[in-house]
Amino acid sequence: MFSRLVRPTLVSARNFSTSKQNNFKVAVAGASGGIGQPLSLLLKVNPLVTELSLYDIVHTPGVAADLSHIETVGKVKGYNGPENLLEALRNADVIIIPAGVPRKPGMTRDDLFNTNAGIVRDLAKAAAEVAPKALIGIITNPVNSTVPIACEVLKQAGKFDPKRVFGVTSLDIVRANTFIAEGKGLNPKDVSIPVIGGHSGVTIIPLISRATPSVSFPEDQLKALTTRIQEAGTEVVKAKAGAGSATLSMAYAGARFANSLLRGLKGESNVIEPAYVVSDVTESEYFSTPLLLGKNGIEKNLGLGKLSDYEQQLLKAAIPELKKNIKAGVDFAKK
Ligand SMILES: NC(=O)c1ccc[n+]([C@@H]2O[C@H](COP(=O)([O-])OP(=O)(O)OC[C@H]3O[C@@H](n4cnc5c(N)ncnc54)[C@H](O)[C@@H]3O)[C@@H](O)[C@H]2O)c1
Ligand SMILES: O=C(O)C[C@H](O)C(=O)O
Repeated sequence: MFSRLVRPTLVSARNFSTSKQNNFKVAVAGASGGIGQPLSLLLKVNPLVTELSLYDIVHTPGVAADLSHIETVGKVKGYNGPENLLEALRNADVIIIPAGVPRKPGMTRDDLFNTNAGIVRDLAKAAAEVAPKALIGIITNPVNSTVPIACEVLKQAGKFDPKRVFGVTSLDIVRANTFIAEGKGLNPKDVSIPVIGGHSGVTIIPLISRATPSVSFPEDQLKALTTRIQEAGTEVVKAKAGAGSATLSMAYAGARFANSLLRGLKGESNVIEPAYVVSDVTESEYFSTPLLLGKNGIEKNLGLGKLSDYEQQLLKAAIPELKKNIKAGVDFAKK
């Protein structure tokens, strides 16, 4: 699975040293859940992960014991319950957060806010205390609001670095690549579609005009594909019929994202991954665009690029929704 994830490499300096770091502590918060378990499995088989710290409020001893038998270098430790949270996150290089409740049919991602906002706030507080340099990837929905919550909490603790906090939107790209490849009879591994904006409904903006390889569709098909990418999460929620939302494809996307962060930390060049971050490329204070990753997280925001007229319309529709979602997160954190 890592063939898509591993791209050309070149070493650059970290702390004025040319040595490459190949050993990283990765913590997963929410490790016993539907995403957490398969994500932890994929991280256990990533050779860059030498310490895998599994935190949850339930079942981590079992998940950790199980994963620890896999014949890869990463040492697995399980931490159960809030009294063990600080130890779980201590000095982590990367923290991935899939903790929180998923949707059931009929719910929007915003309906998860009341439960998940407090979970992300508490995890961000702990990260600020014991892993202030960690790169933090937030999967927990509603991502458009949970990322601003984490950023505000880190600001309050005096530990905020906008280059180190990410909302994980990789699944939107994974889906866009898959659906466009299916539509054109291509191998998905050869297809790359930028998806920008946020992670819910109209805030998800696929840039099919910038597909690699270049593709074109009649207007009705282009609109149908765009809607399918925007509503793909709901497609899974409906199919799971009350048993949750995307877990396996999200674990794949989360592992792809974490691997990109680690490759950047390691000093590889040209590591590009999109994520929802503090941004000044639009009127929205947070926005997902492709990012160049490096030893300190975001090295460069690669921005919007050129949009078609249709994509400009999608952007216009996304901004008010993003602003509303961001305000809800900021207000919650400031309460
Ligand atoms: N960003 C994305 O693209 C994306 C994709 C899919 C799902 N999600 C979101 O990811 C989240 C998790 O989904 P899931 O299917 O794994 O849910 P799940 O219910 O299967 O697992 C969630 C896990 O979080 C744990 N948890 C709850 N409170 C916690 C706390 N305070 N600290 C640590 N762990 C805690 C639970 O015990 C559980 O093990 C949901 O909010 C879902 O909407 C996001
Ligand atoms: O749709 C959901 O609620 C989960 C996730 O955000 C997804 O896109 O699959």
